[in-house]
Amino acid sequence: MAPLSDSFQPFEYDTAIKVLADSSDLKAVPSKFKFVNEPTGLNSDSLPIIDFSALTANDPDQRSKAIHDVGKACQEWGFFILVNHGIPEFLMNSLATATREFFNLPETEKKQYEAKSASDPIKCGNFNVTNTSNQTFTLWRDYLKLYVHPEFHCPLKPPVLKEILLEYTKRIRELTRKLVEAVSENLELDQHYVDEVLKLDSSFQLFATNFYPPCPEPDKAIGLPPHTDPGLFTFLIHNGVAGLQIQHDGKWFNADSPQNSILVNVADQLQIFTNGRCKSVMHRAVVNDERERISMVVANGPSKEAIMGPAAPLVKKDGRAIYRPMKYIEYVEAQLVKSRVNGKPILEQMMIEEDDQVVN
Ligand SMILES: O=C(O)CCC(=O)C(=O)O
Ligand SMILES: [Fe+2]
Repeated sequence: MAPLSDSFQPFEYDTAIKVLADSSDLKAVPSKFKFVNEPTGLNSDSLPIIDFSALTANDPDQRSKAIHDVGKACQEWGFFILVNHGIPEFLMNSLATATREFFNLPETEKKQYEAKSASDPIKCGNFNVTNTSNQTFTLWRDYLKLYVHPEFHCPLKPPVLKEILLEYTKRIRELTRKLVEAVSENLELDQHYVDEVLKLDSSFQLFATNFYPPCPEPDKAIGLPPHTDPGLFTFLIHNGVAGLQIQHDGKWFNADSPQNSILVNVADQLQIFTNGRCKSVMHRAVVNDERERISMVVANGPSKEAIMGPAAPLVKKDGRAIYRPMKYIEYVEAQLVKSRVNGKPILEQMMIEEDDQVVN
């Protein structure tokens, strides 16, 4: 790891890591990427599985069981495997092919989207991180991040990407709405109240795709260090190569997905809104030495303008708010430049200690 210099920049478009991994038979991780970690995860057969079709079922018993299951998964794991979600498999496969085509474009084509600041609606490149001792390293991945709703931004190439993303992200917004309704119903929150606060019609949605080339020493580099996501729910699919791990009871678990399922995790604003009931799960992406991996991620937030604090009826029930409110877009952009690993996460910085309560 290199020491932190005054010119430290989280965003970078250097020799894209893909070129580096493609161009030679790389035997060791170059020093710039060095991050020593233990990438092994545990397997669990008790990861929650949610059957989406039961949530929309006409049978009230089936529906209320599904609502209860969603609530439980969000509170116990902050994570579940979504099946029978209704998104056609060919759409998910087309998205995987189109993102692969994007990463295969010539470097000059991709470099035009090099990120300059967190608020750029299209960002592409590599990401540098610092640890608490101010040493820096680069993540073992190339990424493309797009703001896709309420305004839609997308690179021009490959031309099919736009149409596929428009359709896929619209369907993900529909699923998000149903899941938010399920969580609200489970916590006995009034849907009108929830709609008014979250303004999901203009929900701020981010698409990210991550390309992780095979890595010669998977314990000396990391795709994405442990973090939580901004938003309400994050939806993740990948190209069939595992690598996502979630933290549960202090241990790392492999979050492998059955064919055609979607991995869903609770994100920070759902934890804040539910006054800590739902858990924004800590997760990371580890790399492997055999196969390239591509993940396609949609982070679904409330509206950019939503002031996100704990829901008033829950605060009343609990006697206090655990989090300070903050405008959603400000939270997202603070999170996007967050380039310190092992530092205090933003979510934690937003916590109100019990002694800090304002007494009226
Ligand atoms: O690629 C993965 O498995 C994790 C991606 C992720 O956590 C993210 O993009 O926020
Ligand atoms: Fe994430």
